[in-house]
Amino acid sequence: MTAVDPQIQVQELRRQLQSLLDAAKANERKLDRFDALERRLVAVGSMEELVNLLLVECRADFNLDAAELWLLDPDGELRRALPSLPMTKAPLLLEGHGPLKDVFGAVRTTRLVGPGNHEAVLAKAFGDGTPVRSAALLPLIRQGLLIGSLHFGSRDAERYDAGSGTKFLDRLSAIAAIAIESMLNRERLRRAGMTDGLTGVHNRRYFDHRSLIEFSQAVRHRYPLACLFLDIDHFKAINDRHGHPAGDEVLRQVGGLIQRSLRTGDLAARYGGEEFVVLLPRTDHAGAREVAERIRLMVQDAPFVTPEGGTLSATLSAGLAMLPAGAASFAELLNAADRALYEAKRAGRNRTVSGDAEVNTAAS
Ligand SMILES: Nc1nc2c(ncn2[C@@H]2O[C@H](COP(=O)(O)OP(=O)(O)OP(=O)(O)O)[C@@H](O)[C@H]2O)c(=O)[nH]1
Repeated sequence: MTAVDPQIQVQELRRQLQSLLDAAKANERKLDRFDALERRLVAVGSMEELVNLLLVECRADFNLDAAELWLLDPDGELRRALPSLPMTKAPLLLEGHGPLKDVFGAVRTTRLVGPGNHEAVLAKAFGDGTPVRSAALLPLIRQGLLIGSLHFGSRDAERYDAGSGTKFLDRLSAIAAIAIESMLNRERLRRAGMTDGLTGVHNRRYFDHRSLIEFSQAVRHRYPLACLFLDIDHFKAINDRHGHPAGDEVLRQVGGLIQRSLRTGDLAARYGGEEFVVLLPRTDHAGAREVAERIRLMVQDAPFVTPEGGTLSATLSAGLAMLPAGAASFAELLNAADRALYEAKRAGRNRTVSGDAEVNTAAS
């Protein structure tokens, strides 16, 4: 047996110590990064900020080649909400659990996949032909339910190997799930606060807020702003004859018809009981009258379905006004549209009357 040179032994020990120190430092840096990310996750103020943090910043900070966020959206709630949010990279919205089952199977814990270790899942998590060679797939679970998943991928086949610990990632997925859920709740509240519960169009509160912005923009940029007041005719009689639930149904369907007749940028709101208000920025008198008539005729021709399955018909009257040149306040426009509506009612209903009283599109 040959004796090992003590100097070589010391060198070897030094090398081992240095590599332990390096590993400890790398772990500390990793911990700091995760720590900073967690702090930011719990402090985000909006859905777009949260998505950006998980998909764009994480990707850069953790030197990833791909990052994906999947969110379950069976009712289409997110599908309706997200397009209005400015996002660099959007999450993938899932109608059902199928894709999550493909990725996680029956397991509800972090999955590390790579060569020789369920590699086929990579194509499911990142799409066919992905350059990702190894990945961490994090299930997002709230109250025992899978609400989505977060996928971090690397071209480096050894970045996420099956033997690595997943403690940091487990913690991150738990915090990300809480942040996502609370952001969805906040978004729901925000939308509920500006939407009329019965008709789904904006409520009066939101209209009062938005109309002032539209008014000042139209004045500043000198473009036309049209206002329509739309009021269902003899609505009291509809309630009396068919019942309040049938009246509600007519309101709901009229709200839907109005909403579908408008362009992006137009604003519709339920102003009061059976009265709707519409603001049409950058629309001249002829254009606004066309919109009012289109809505009026759609309502006139619609068979309104009652909760009992019967049908009834309804009409509405429209008052139209254009923002007067040099108007000092938005109230001037509202009042003019309101007066025009009054005229439309007085003249026999089911018609559009323009505030300048020159245009009177009486129904035939
Ligand atoms: N079903 C239902 N009815 C409502 C709602 N809000 C207000 N109403 C009813 O709408 C009716 C409005 O009646 P009026 O203001 O007399 O107007 P009208 O019968 O439509 O007559 P004109 O506007 O003059 O054509 C009232 O009977 C209210 O009770 C609602 O959310 N649902």
